Amino acid sequence: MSNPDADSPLESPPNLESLRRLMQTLRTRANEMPEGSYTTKLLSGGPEKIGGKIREEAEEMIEAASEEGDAGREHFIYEAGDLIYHAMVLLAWRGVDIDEVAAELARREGTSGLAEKASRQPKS
Ligand SMILES: N=c1c2ncn([C@@H]3O[C@H](COP(=O)(O)OP(=O)(O)OP(=O)(O)O)[C@@H](O)[C@H]3O)c2ncn1[C@@H]1O[C@H](COP(=O)(O)O)[C@@H](O)[C@H]1O
Repeated sequence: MSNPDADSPLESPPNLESLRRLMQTLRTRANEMPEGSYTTKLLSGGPEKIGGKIREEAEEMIEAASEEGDAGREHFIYEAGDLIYHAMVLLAWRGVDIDEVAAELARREGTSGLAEKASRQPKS
C-alpha cells in the first residue's frame, strides 16, 4: 500500500523543541519520582511496565496508519505521540537523553540501511 503523505514537503519544525522540554520533564520525574504523576507510575514499573505500554501503543499506531482521510491522519499522529512519549519514558528510566538518540541518528545519516546491513554480514 502506498503512503499518501510520503512526498509531503518538510517544513521547518517549530514544535521539535517540545521534545527537548518533554525529555527534561521526564528526566526530572525520574530523579524526583513525584506522586500524582503518570510518568512516575510508569517509571516505578520499570522496563516491563513501560515496555508493555510501548508494545500496546506501537500496535495502536500501526493500526491507525491505515485509517484514511483527515481524521485518520489526525488519529495516526495522536497514536504516534503516545508511542513517542512512552519510548521517551523508557529513555528517562535508562538515564538516556533524546539528544543522544538524535546523535546516533546523525551518525547514521547518509548510510543506507541496506549498505549497513551488508557491512554486518560475515564475509565467506
Ligand atoms: N506526553 C505525555 C503523554 N502522552 C500520553 N500520555 C498518557 O499516556 C496514557 C496512554 O495510555 P492509554 O491510552 O492506554 O490510557 P490508559 O488506559 O489510561 O493507560 P493505562 O492506565 O493502561 O497505563 C494516558 O494516560 C495519557 O494521558 C502522556 N502523559 C504525559 N505526557 C507528558 O508528560 C508530562 C508529565 O506527565 P506526568 O508525569 O503524568 O505529570 C506531561 O506534562 C506531558 O507533557
